[in-house]
Amino acid sequence: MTTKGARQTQHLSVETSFEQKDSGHVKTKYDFIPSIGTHFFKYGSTWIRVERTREQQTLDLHMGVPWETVQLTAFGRDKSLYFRILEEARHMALKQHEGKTIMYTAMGSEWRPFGHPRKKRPISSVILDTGISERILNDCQEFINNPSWYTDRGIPYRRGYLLFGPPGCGKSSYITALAGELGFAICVLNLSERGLSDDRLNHLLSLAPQQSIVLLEDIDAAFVSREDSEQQKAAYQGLNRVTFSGLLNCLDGVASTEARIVFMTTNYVERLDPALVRPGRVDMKEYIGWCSKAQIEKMFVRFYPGHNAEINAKEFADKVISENKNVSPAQIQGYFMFHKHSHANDVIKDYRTIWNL
Ligand SMILES: Nc1ncnc2c1ncn2[C@@H]1O[C@H](COP(=O)(O)OP(=O)(O)OP(=O)(O)O)[C@@H](O)[C@H]1O
Repeated sequence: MTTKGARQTQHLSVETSFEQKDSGHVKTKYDFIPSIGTHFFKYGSTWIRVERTREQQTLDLHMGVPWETVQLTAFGRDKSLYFRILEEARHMALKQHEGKTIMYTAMGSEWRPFGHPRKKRPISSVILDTGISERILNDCQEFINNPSWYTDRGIPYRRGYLLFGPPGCGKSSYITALAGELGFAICVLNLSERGLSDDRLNHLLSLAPQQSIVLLEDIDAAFVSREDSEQQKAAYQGLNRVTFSGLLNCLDGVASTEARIVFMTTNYVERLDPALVRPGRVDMKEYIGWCSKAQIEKMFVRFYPGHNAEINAKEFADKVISENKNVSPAQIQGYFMFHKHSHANDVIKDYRTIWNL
């Protein structure tokens, strides 16, 4: 079996199979990823030769690493052996990501994992106003669990969501937590990125990894608006940028047999063109706004659980709301972090300083 032109990320899975030594399934002399050259290991009762070679002339332009070939050779006619090795490797690789959320970012025309997979954020830790979290989660689950409803009716199997509202109210945090809850990865795409053309966007959207949420953040910031000056427009001339019509087409074109979920976020919903948010492109819109009394209470109880938590939370929330000033969950969180070791009574007493932090 040869994995030709396999890049670092792809043959990781083959390499992980060597580590099975410890589990007793695969007996191999390797404790680590085999170095360049020829090696042997025993898989069940079969000896396998591994040849790992590195191309001298070609580099993966995105990662800057040389392309490599890993060739496994064994005596006999049993080809299923190789499939078993790959399948085991796949399982092990997936296991490594259990309980974690993988973030992808666009590199060239491909999606690449960005940083290490993150520990899933519990969805209950993002406190939205009553019912919003459940509504979005139920809608996503309904969508994921009913592909035939779409195919039977000839409707593209995709769903678009728009979360809008002021900064620091939990849009990004909620989407990350939701991905964790659904067992999906997140593909983050910045539409304002220079060099992102309509073609590249189209390519990326249609090739997003299976079981992932595509996240287009600050969707309003991506386009030079009609009111912008000629000078500003000129500054962008000649640069590859996503056009508005290009984005509309890409969103329409994102059809796949896999559930395709696109989330968009904005602080300025009023700046969005109605064409972008029409049903089919955006199927569900939710306002994620300033803290309500119920949200403040829940956040308080989360941070200061224990005796009298609910009574204290109510008192605190009443005071904050009575000020009649907007407050975001990020501000409340910042205030609670400042009072990490304070007694609940002091947290309640000092509440006015929330707006000074
Ligand atoms: N509803 C919430 N519940 C719990 N924590 C929250 C909530 N909203 C915000 N936070 C906290 O505030 C910080 C910022 O939140 P987040 O980035 O999700 O806000 P956002 O609405 O996406 O902001 P922006 O519009 O600026 O991107 C995070 O650390 C998050 O934990």
